[in-house]
Amino acid sequence: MQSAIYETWRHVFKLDPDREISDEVLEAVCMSGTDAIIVGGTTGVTYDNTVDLMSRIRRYEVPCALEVSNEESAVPGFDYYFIPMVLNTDRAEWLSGHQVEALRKLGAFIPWDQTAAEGYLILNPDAKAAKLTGAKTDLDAESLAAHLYMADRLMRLPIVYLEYSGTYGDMQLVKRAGKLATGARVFYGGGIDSVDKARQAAESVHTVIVGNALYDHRLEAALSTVQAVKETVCSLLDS
Ligand SMILES: CC(C)=CCC/C(C)=C/CC/C(C)=C/CC/C(C)=C/CC/C(C)=C/CC/C(C)=C/CC/C(C)=C/COP(=O)(O)OP(=O)(O)O
Ligand SMILES: O=P(O)(O)OC[C@@H](O)CO
Ligand SMILES: [Mg+2]
Repeated sequence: MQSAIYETWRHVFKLDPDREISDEVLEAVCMSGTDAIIVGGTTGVTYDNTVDLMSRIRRYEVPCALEVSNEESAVPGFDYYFIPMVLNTDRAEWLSGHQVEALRKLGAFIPWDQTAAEGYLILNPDAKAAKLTGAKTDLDAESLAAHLYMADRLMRLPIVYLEYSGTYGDMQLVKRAGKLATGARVFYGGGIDSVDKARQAAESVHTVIVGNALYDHRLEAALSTVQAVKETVCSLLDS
């Protein structure tokens, strides 16, 4: 079976269609040496702002994926599509309800060999995504392990996303969780704005995702994470 393109990604920048980014900053991001750009956000993502951002990124050669957060913004033309499913919520609509609704309309048109589910574990209570979905963010090590077993072993999801969006996570917890994945790629995102934080995360997960630091005057620091991640050996890759 052919492997999916995201399986080689170590570093990714996430760009939010609902936030402004200048041409200069976009160029720096796309030419940074990152492995890919993911386009995604929790709120305010529309067809128009997604097409606009995609076409601007398309001036560059960097692979570009869409993380679909609502069915209106499912725009054709990306290299890859990620469908989030929130695993640590009791609100079933965020695990499968909205996704099934979207599939009723779009299922027949989806490029399935370019599409993968992401099992989201949202761990920062202040993240927009946590508030929207009612995520139970206060998971201790045992509960997080149980969610990992469910995502990786029972559901056999291709990706588990440890999401701390807006804050740097508990790296001990992340490391322990990452080690439990046997088939899933482990993505980590949240609060990475320095070489040290990037290195620590890169040791523990397959793919490190950097978002907010690009927007709030930490551009140089955000760009420095690319090399930091790529130079770091991931403890999961030899297992
Ligand atoms: C040809 C063609 C039409 C191509 C496209 C086909 C395609 C792939 C269609 C997809 C169809 C489909 C199944 C869509 C599902 C849509 C849907 C409603 C999914 C639910 C997603 C979900 C669980 C959303 C909840 C929020 C969440 C987990 C978002 C993920 C992104 C995220 C966390 C971003 C960070 O958010 P941000 O806004 O930056 O937040 P901070 O301010 O806290 O940083
Ligand atoms: O924005 P930050 O905190 O870098 O998090 C990145 C990403 O995980 C957001 O979905
Ligand atoms: Mg964000």
